[in-house]
Amino acid sequence: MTQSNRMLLGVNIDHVATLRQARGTRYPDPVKAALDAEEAGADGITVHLREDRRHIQERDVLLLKDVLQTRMNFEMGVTEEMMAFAERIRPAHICLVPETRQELTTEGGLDVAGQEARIKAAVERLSRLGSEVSLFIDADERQIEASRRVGAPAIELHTGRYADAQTPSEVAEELKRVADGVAFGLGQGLIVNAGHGLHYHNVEAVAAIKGINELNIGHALVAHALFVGFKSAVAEMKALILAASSK
Ligand SMILES: CC(=O)[C@@H](O)[C@H](O)COP(=O)(O)O
Ligand SMILES: NCC(=O)COP(=O)(O)O
Repeated sequence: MTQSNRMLLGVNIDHVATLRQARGTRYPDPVKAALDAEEAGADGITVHLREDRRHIQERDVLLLKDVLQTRMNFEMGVTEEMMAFAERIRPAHICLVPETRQELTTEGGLDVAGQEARIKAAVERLSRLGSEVSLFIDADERQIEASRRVGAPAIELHTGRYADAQTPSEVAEELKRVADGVAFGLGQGLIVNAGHGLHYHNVEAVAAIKGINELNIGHALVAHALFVGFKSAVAEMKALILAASSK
């Protein structure tokens, strides 16, 4: 996710695998979704190999490693098992995320400030692979400063609170929190990405924030793909992002 002039779209294919795992079938295949996403203009493919393997499996990551034309953004919890797996696949990008076994989805950002030594060691170890390591954090100055201190070149701001906001004033407040976080992160010299819970109706305001390098989007794309197909779903999202970010 190297800094670029136009905002990038990272397509998260986790929930293609969610549908497959619901029945234990061979379909739908997230690897096919990744290739379709690339054809439709995805700038990268994001996968989150969860400890409980609820969606993406090792098999998916290993195949993707061989077939992706763009680049993999590998989301992982900070565990020895995942560190060893990342060392095996050496993804271009690694995003460290918090993980709770029972959670419905990733509920908040990684507490970097509360465990700096542990995250610093993980960032150093993973950076030795040649991977660009980012930290999935809340748009909070304390966490952003800690991310810089532990040596991560990039952060991904969790937009879930913005996506979940109900009233116009809550939406505006959460959007401002993200925009302030982007500005603060850039001021710290970090590459700033964002994502979680973004969909066709809320993405434009985030894409209009100057300085975001990449948006990672998954669930809404997979849902829309049921009706229009994966390539169209990705192309529509990409068009929205490009239009909003180039105003
Ligand atoms: C870290 C993140 O935001 C994504 O990986 C997202 O978590 C994927 O979906 P689930 O959280 O539902 O696994
Ligand atoms: N890191 C966020 C991500 O990859 C996609 O999250 P979502 O769009 O599935 O909520």
